[in-house]
Amino acid sequence: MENSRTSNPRRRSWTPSSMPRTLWSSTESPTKDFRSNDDQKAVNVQVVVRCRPLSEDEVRARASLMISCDETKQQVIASQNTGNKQTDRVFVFDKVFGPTSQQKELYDDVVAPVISEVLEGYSWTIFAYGQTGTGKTYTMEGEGRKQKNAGVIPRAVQQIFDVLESEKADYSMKATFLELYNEEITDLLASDDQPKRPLVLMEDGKGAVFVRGLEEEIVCSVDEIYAVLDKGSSRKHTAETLLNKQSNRSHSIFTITIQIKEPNSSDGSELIRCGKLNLVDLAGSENILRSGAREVRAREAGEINKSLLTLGRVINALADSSTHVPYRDSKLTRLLRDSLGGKTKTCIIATISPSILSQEETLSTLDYAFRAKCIKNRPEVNQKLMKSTLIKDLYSQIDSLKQELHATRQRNGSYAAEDERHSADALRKQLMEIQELYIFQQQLRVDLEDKLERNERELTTTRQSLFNLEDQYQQAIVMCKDKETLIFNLISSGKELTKKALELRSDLEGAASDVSTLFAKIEHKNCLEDTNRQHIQNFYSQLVQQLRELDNAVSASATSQEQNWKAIQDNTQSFLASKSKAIDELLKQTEYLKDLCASGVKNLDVSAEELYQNSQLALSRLSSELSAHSSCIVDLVTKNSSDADAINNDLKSNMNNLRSRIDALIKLQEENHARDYQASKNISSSLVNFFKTLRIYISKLTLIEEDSRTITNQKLHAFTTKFEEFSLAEERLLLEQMAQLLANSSSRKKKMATVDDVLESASNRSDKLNQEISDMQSLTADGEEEWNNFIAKTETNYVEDSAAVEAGKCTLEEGLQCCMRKLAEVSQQQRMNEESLLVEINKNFDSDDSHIKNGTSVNEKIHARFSSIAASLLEETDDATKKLMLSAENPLRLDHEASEKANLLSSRCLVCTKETSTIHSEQVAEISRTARESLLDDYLVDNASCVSPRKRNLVLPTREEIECLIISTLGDSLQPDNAVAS
Ligand SMILES: Nc1ncnc2c1ncn2[C@@H]1O[C@H](COP(=O)(O)OP(=O)(O)OP(=O)(O)O)[C@@H](O)[C@H]1O
Repeated sequence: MENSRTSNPRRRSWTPSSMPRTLWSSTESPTKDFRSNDDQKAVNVQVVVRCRPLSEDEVRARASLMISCDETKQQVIASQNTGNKQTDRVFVFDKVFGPTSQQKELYDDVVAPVISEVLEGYSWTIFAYGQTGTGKTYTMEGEGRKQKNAGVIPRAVQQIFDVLESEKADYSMKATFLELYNEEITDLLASDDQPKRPLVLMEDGKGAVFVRGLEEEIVCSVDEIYAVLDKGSSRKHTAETLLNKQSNRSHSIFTITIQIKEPNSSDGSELIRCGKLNLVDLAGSENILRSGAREVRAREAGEINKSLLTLGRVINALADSSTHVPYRDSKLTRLLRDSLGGKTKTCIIATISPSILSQEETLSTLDYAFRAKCIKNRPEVNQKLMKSTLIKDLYSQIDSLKQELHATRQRNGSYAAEDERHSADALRKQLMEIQELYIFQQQLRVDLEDKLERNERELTTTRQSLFNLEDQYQQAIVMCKDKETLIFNLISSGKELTKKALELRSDLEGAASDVSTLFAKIEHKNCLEDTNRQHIQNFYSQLVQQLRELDNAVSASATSQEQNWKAIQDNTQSFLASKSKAIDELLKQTEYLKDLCASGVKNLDVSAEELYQNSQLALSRLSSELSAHSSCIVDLVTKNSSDADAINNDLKSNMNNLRSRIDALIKLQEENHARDYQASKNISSSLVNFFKTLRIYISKLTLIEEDSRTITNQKLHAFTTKFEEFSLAEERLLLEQMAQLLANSSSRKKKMATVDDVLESASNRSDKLNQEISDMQSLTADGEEEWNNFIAKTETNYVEDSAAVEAGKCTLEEGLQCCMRKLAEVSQQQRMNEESLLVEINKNFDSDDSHIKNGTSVNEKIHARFSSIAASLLEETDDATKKLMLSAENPLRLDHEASEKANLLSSRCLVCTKETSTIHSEQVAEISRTARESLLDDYLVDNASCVSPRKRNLVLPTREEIECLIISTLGDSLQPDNAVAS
């Protein structure tokens, strides 16, 4: 078979432009409508059940049976175990095929009659429905073509060709094969050189669904159709699951369209009869857990279950005669729309497993199949076409194709590359199709709006007339009820009368029989007295008279009764006639209204569907826009959050930096403080030492002073005593030694030198003391200098620390300002983003305002949060800086105070020392001076008082001599060092 589209003249793409719509339309054809009244009758969907034998796996698992099939009663009995109870559910179908049934049986019983109807011009759909692995494909396709296991499709194809050939019919046949996989329609017969793309499902505005671009393969023989089947089947999506080794993962529809030329009609026109057969092999519903489907398989199973669920809902809605049938919820139900409640006849083959393992699925299948029995289709014989019309259609199509080709060639130049031309052709075609579709949609919309308006108007008037009719109907009902009571009363009185008359008659009859018995007795005896005879005759005549009267009364009452009856009958008949007339009228009006309503509802349905489609489109557009907006918002929010994160991170890192700097600063401060503390401690200890030394010196000096005073006192006392003794002795010796004194003046001069030595040693001691004091002064000066150095160092440290703190503060402030700047930038950016987003969103979708407001409020909240964090950070940093400053200032202040105190102390010490030393030296000098002077004065006084009486004989010693004497007498006792040593 040739694959190329151009090289195969028999193949044709089924697009709206090329589709012979007249083939399916009931209004467009110029030919007469061949529908008979019978055709318009509703027929139920035919439902047959086929139960397969237990599979090898089920046998291996020793699964028990839960299904038994009664083929004669067409029943399927499903046994259910609920708790310990076994309940049987019985389902009755059009046909039932048990596990032992053969392919041929099913075909002959179910499909063969269908094929006959297809060849008569009907459209039929046969579809297999059931759980996965229950034999749908086995039933539809079978195993092998010409063997006993061949399924419905090959047998049907064979039968069609057999019939056509046996009838020597003039026919043409086309086949399409499509697959619905994951809600996408693909052409299983598409040429290999064409890209595999999903096809679009469309409606032609009259409710008919068609697949745009689905290729029709023209077939002329059984082998060709088998080749087409093989090609399509090999492309179907199948996979192995736990429940089926070759499980269909898609729904497939194989369609055969047959056009048969009818024998020439009386007017000589050639008519074409058209039959159509859709053979549907549905993918099986499956329990994902049981089939073990994973990933792709699970998604497939999900899609399969979804579309089958919609099919189930459509079946339910149709079975319940619901006004809304959810055909549009899946492509499968849209494709099968005409077969479920439409004009196509339908046969459902429900396949089940007998095993208890599939109990739930089997019961569900049986329930659906049972409900599907209630679906009613209104099949119509497809319109017959005039051959001339068909040929005209084809010619016009060829012409338009030629024109297209010519136009394309002219536009592209005949030398354009073949590929380019092809793609340009395809593009142009698509464009034209889209344009056509657009115009068609526009037209449809306008039409629909018109229709809707008209329908609304009609509906209002219909409603009004319906109300009137309802009123009339109510009145008629009331009248009917009145008349019914009247009739009932009449009938009951008539019945009463008849009853009484009958009783009377029976009494009379009894009496007559008595009389006749009497007569018989009289005659029989024949010997009764003559007197009595007369009497009896009288009695008899009386009786006869009475009887006659009674008869008359009865006949009168019967006549009156008859008259009554007649009157009643007349009344009833006239009433019934009027009533039936009124009812007829009502029925007619109701029928008319019903039709009106049905057409109105249909139109409304169509409009609603269109509106639904439009709204779906709008909804999808809106939802896509919404999703775009929401993704945009999500992006923004993500961006914002990432910005916020970045800022957070920045802040955190800045904080960390600040913290580490503060830590370093604190460490530095601590070190400085430790250092200062150590220095202060050192200085304090040296000061303490210094003061200790001072105190020792002072105590030493005090001791020296006391000692020297005591010694001086003792010596003075000793001197006084000695001097008195000496004076007395000298008074005695003075005279004797006067001469010797004079003679020894030179030696006394020497003794005067010793006094000088004493003075010299005293001055030496005082020098030493001065030296000590100067040492102490220098020590104090050193201490002062050291203290000043310490203060200077501390001040430098303080300045350095302040500078470091200042630098830290500056860095902190810089970091914070940087953060603030970043924050401001981010918020600015954010605000810009928000504004741009706001503009965009306002432009596109007003309802997103709330989202944006939310976003803005969130951003503002974030911004406010950031600002508060920044403010608190600033505050914290300020606090920390202040604390640092305070903690830095405190030790310095303390140090300063300590140094001031130390200074004060040292200065006081110095003053004290100076004072002490001055006092000491002055005291010493004073003591020595006083001692010397008093000694001298005493001496001089004594000398004067002693000497005066003998002044002429004595040579008085000079002042210098006396001083020398004193010093020599006092000796070394005036030496401070000696005093200390002692
Ligand atoms: N009536 C039957 N008699 C004998 N074997 C059968 C019968 N029905 C089904 N089988 C066997 O059961 C197995 C599964 O059948 P089939 O592939 O037709 O199931 P299915 O319903 O099409 O499954 P899926 O929905 O997964 O495609 C096949 O091996 C087939 O040969």
